[in-house]
Amino acid sequence: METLVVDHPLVAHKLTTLRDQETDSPTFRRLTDELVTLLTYEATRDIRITDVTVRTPLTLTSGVRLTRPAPLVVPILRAGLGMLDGMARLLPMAEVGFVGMARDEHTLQPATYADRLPRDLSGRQCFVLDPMLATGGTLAAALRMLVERGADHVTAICLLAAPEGLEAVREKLAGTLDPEHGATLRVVTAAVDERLDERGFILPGLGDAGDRLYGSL
Ligand SMILES: O=P(O)(O)OC[C@H]1O[C@H](OP(=O)(O)OP(=O)(O)O)[C@H](O)[C@@H]1O
Ligand SMILES: O=c1cc[nH]c(=O)[nH]1
Ligand SMILES: [Mg+2]
Repeated sequence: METLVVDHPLVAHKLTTLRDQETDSPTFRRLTDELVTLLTYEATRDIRITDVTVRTPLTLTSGVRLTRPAPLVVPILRAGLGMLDGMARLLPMAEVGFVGMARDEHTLQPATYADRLPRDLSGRQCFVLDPMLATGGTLAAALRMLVERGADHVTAICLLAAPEGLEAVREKLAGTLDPEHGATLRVVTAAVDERLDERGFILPGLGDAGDRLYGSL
């Protein structure tokens, strides 16, 4: 599983403000939206395209269009919803499937409470949106749901990832990562942070992304 850290001063600038505990919720939402658009630009570098011919006002020329079926974007509720508009801005033709998962704060295990995904994902490029890849339990469970339905090319876009979580996702999905027979899985993120704390939070991190976007429940 490849990890791409998007190294760009605008990404670093926006991420720094997201980390700041003084950043209020409206600003946090706006910056998340902007950051996701920048990450999407990199995450879609190998999006499938088809050659086409187009008629300009002067002549015929060759170009490309996104291949059908359209990509599927999957925000993981709740916090992933804060990333949807920033991605849809660049991929307005994408279809959207939803997965709801909440991590138990004691066991750190994810529980799935919503599944609104197409039954058959064969031949479909998928993009999973979740701001935080902490222990990796949530992302691994979501990736497994997609791969079990036939997805063979999945890119996860995260604002932050922990090294332990990246390793855990790699281990949990080891059987599906064989490039000859399995799915291609990638993580695109603005930063890989230092480590997890004893409560499974990313350090230095930005706190609880869902709470900062939508308020504590
Ligand atoms: O890598 P993990 O250890 O599984 O943790 C990451 C998950 O935790 C957060 O969601 P949370 O469970 O807080 O739900 P929320 O989005 O509703 O706040 C975050 O948005 C990820 O989905
Ligand atoms: O640091 C973390 C870990 C899990 N979920 C979050 O929102 N933040
Ligand atoms: Mg949360």
